This record gives sequence, structure tokens and C-alpha cells, in this order.
Amino acid sequence: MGKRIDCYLDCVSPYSYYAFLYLQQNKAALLSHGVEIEYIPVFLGGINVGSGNQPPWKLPAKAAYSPFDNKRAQKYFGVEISTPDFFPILSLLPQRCMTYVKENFPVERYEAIFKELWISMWEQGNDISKPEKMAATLSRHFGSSEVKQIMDGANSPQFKQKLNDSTKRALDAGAFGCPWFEVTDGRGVKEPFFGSDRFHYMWQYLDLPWTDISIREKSKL
Ligand SMILES: N[C@@H](CCC(=O)N[C@@H](CS)C(=O)NCC(=O)O)C(=O)O
Repeated sequence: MGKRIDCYLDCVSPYSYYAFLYLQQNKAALLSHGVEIEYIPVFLGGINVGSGNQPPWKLPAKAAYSPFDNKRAQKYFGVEISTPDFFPILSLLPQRCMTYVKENFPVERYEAIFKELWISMWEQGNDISKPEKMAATLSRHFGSSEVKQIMDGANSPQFKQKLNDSTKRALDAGAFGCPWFEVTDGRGVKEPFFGSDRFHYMWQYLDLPWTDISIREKSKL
């Protein structure tokens, strides 16, 4: 039975970015231990509603704590972001675009453009819920006819439904936030994991020889 990590992500979530970067950096090491990774775009707003949760910034104590944790995570994962003025955005358009790209383009291009959404929004301050900003971000990796194809696909009933279905799938897997993971061990048994700060438990669950979240030298992080 193949070990795997199904990883549910939304570009509106900075912790999804950290988890994505971390898994991408460790992809080869994981694959060498037979662990496959799949990134699945979901709508975090729908996960909050469906699970009865609220975004952390809505609870005053969490909102006050969050900047500390976020800064530490940025330092740890080696990335600098800042919360844009327009936050939060409705991430339906970008997440529908990712749903379309996932199904219609090679996985390398899909992973490259997913990363680009976080860069565009969180590092460069672009409101990618706006069609023109989303199209401009897509055009960093796709030609103009492909950008049109993706934007049209994202707005089609079929891909709107597919994003709903993935969000439902995450909820069925127990999700109440992002990043959410459904991890399958070597016997085919699945367990849920939440957050970019739980990889050490994941390695333990997958019976990998790493005891810490970091499987690399500190200097290489
Ligand atoms: N401790 C987690 C926090 C992740 C987190 O706060 N995710 C947000 C979205 S960016 C969320 O969905 N939170 C739901 C919750 O905290 O209940 C981590 O370090 O990754």
C-alpha cells in the first residue's frame, strides 16, 4: 500500500504557503521513502462554514497571538510576507483556477503556479481575487491563450463544482482549517493532520526515520 500525503491548501492561507514550501523542499526525500504528495485546492471559507469554525483573526485572543506565530513561521520556513491591506480576500477565483490547472496541465506547472499565487498575494501585495490581477499572475507561467483558457475554465459550472467537491472532500476528512492533510500510512490507514507545524508527527505516523520537523541541516533551511 502506498504512503501518501493529500494536502488541502488555499492561497488565502499563509500557513498553507509554509506547508507547501516545506513539502516541496522535501519532496525528493519523501519520494525516496515511497511517500507521494498531492496538493488539492480548497475554499477555506467553505471549510470554516462547513466545520463551524471561524478564521483565527475573528477571535481577539487568536488575532493578538497570530502575528507572533506568523513571524516565527516565516523565519523558520525562510520566507518574508506581509498581510496586504485588502486581506481577507474571497479566494474562489484563484482556487478555481488552481482546480482547472491541476486537471489540465502537467503537475510541475500546476505546482509552480500554485506557489506563484502566494508570491503574488503575500510577497508582492496583489489582490488576486480580482480577475485582472489573477490573469496577470497566471501570465508569469502561461501564454495568453492558456491564461484565457484557465480563466474561462475557472468560471465554468464544472470547475466551480469541482472546487466545491474538493472542499467537501476536505470536510469529510475532518478539516476545520488550512493547511489540512490526510495522510495514508503503509497499511492504507488514514489520519488527519492540521497545520504547517505538525510534520514531525507526520513523519512518525509514516514510520520515516526523521524524529524532528526538520530533516535538513539548519543552515539549509
Ligand atoms: N498552527 C498552525 C496554524 C494554521 C492556521 O492558523 N491556519 C489558519 C488559516 S491560515 C486556519 O485555518 N485556522 C483555523 C484554526 O486555527 O482553527 C500552523 O502553524 O500551521
